[in-house]
Amino acid sequence: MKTTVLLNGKQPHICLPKLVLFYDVNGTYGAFSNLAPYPIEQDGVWWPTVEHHFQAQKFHEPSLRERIRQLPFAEQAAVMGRSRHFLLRPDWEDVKYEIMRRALYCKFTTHAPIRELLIETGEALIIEDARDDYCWGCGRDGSGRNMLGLLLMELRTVLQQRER
Ligand SMILES: Nc1nc(O)c(N)c(N[C@@H]2O[C@H](COP(=O)(O)O)[C@@H](O)[C@H]2O)n1
Repeated sequence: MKTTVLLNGKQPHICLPKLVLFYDVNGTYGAFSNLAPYPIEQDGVWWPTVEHHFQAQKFHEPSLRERIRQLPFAEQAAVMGRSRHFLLRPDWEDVKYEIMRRALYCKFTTHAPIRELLIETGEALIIEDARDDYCWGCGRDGSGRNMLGLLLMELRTVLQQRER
């Protein structure tokens, strides 16, 4: 049997947080993707995207990092960074979240329009809708850790407090 609960004869009003989903760089919030073309400067060097920088940091070998930095497309950087032809730095799992945090800070403090876009999401839940990524994204079934979304929301709080 279907039951409808009425409060004072009205439908109950439930406040749900706004949801901001992103994945495709051409979508409304595509700028939040690490593949979006917003260059960052890290340690005195410019990187075409956060993805280029993040993928290159998987390796200690400077020439390999530079090869990744020079790749024309972020997707190519991701393929190379994920390749197991190259030796992954042994501490990668320990350092990767801090590397991402720093890179995101740089991205959103360097580019004012996307900083405002992030701030204007207010208190929305931000989710990287990456079906194959259960670490940075929400995964196919929503059970992913959504670490990129969490770091973006953490950064948003910092930026919002700074603007007050
Ligand atoms: N656009 C896009 N496609 C995918 O297949 C993805 N997994 C992601 N997520 C991004 O991938 C980066 C991390 O990947 P690895 O840790 O090297 O597997 C990170 O930028 C995620 O946001 N995005």
